[in-house]
Amino acid sequence: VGGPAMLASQKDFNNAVSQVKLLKEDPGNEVKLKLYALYKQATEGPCNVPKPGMLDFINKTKWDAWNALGSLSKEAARQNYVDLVSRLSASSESPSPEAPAADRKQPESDSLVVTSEDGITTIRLNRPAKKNALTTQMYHDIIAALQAASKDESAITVLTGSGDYYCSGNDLTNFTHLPAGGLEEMARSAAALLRDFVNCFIDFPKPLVAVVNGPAVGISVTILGLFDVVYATDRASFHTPFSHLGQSPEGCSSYTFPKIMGSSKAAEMLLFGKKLTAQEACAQGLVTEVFPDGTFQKEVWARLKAYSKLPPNAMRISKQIIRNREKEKLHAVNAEESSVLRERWQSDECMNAIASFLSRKAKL
Ligand SMILES: CCCCC/C=C/CC(=O)SCCNC(=O)CCNC(=O)[C@H](O)C(C)(C)COP(=O)(O)OP(=O)(O)OC[C@H]1O[C@@H](n2cnc3c(N)ncnc32)[C@H](O)[C@@H]1OP(=O)(O)O
Repeated sequence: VGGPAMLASQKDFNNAVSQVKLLKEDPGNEVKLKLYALYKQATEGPCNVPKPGMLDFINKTKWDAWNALGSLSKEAARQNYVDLVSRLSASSESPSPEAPAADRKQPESDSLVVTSEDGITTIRLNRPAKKNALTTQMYHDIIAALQAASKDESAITVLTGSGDYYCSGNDLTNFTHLPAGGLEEMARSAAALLRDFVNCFIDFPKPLVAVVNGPAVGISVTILGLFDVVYATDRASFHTPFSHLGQSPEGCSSYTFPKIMGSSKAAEMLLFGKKLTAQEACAQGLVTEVFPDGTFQKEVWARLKAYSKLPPNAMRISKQIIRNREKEKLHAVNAEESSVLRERWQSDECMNAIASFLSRKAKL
C-alpha cells in the first residue's frame, strides 16, 4: 500500500547528530558503536580504510562495526541513524518523571533511578554499560524502592531498563566477592537476599507493570510471572540459562511458568535454556503485548498514563482478589527455590560456569 517510503533527509540526519549530544542517558558502548558505524556509512559510504592491527583494540572494534555494514547505501544508513537516535531520545524522555516524590528515599547508587509522576512510580535499572546486570546493592535498592512505592501516592508501579537491554540478570561478579566466611557464607547471604527480593514482588499490593525495553535474562525473566502486566518491545528476548550456569530456577518460576505456559514449554525454558522471542513469549502468556520498537516507549507510556487515572483503590482490591489465594503457595515456592540455589551456588558446575564467563570464554 502507498508509494516508496521517504528516506531521512540530510537535515534530519544533521538534527539527529546534534540530538545525540543531548541524550540524558549514556546509551552504552554497544549502541555508541552502532551510531559510529552508521555515521561513517552515512557520510563516507562502505568502509574503505585498512583494518587496524590486532593490538589496536578500540580502532579495530570501530572498524569491525563499520565494515559489518557492508554495502548498505548512504541513504539507508542515514535513515537507520535517524531511527536509532529517535528511539534513544524517546526512551530517555518519554517516562519523563524527573521529579522524585518528596518523601522518597533515593537509592544508594545511581544504578537504580526511581521517579514518580502522573500517578506512576518508575523503577529504572540504570547500568546500560553492563546491560543492567543486578549488583547486590541493586537488589537492596529495588527492595527499598518497592516498599516505598507500595505506600506512595502512585496508582501503578513500573520496572524498566535504560539503554538497549532490559536486564542481563544477576551480575555474575556478585559471586566473586567472598566474605570472611567463604563460599558457604556467600551462598547463605545471597539466598537470604534472593528470598527477600522475590517476597517483595509476591507481596506488592498495587498493579505492577514490566516495560521490557530489550533482551531480558535470568532473574529479570523469572520474576515476570509475579507482575500483573508485561509490555515488551519486539526487540526483547527472554532467556533463562540456568542449566548452562549450573543453577536452578528462582523468582517462583518453577511454579508460575508451568502454570502460565504449560509444563513442557516451561521445561524447555527452565531446563534447556530455550530463548524466546518477544512474540513467542506473548503467545505463551508470559508477555501481555508486544510493540514495534520504534513506537514502543510512546505507546506504552501513553497507555500507562491512561490506566494510572483509574480509581487506585479499585485496582488494589482487584489485584488482591486475583493474587491473594496464591500468596502462601508463592512464599513456599520462593523459600524452596532459594534454599536449592544456596546449594547450587556452592557446586562445581556453577563455579566453573561463572569462571568461564569471567574469563571471557563463555557468553550466552
Ligand atoms: C542476591 C543474588 C541473587 C541471585 C539470583 C540469581 C539469578 C540468576 C540469573 O540471573 S542467571 C543469569 C545471569 N546472567 C548471565 O549469565 C548473562 C551474562 N552475560 C552475557 O552472556 C552477555 O553479557 C550478554 C548476552 C547479556 C550480552 O552480550 P553482549 O555481547 O551484547 O554484551 P557484553 O557481553 O559485551 O556486555 C557488556 C558488558 O556487560 C557485562 N555484563 C553483561 N551481563 C553481565 C552479567 N550478568 N554479570 C556481569 N557482567 C555482565 C559484560 O561483562 C560486559 O562488561 P565489559 O564491558 O566490562 O566487558
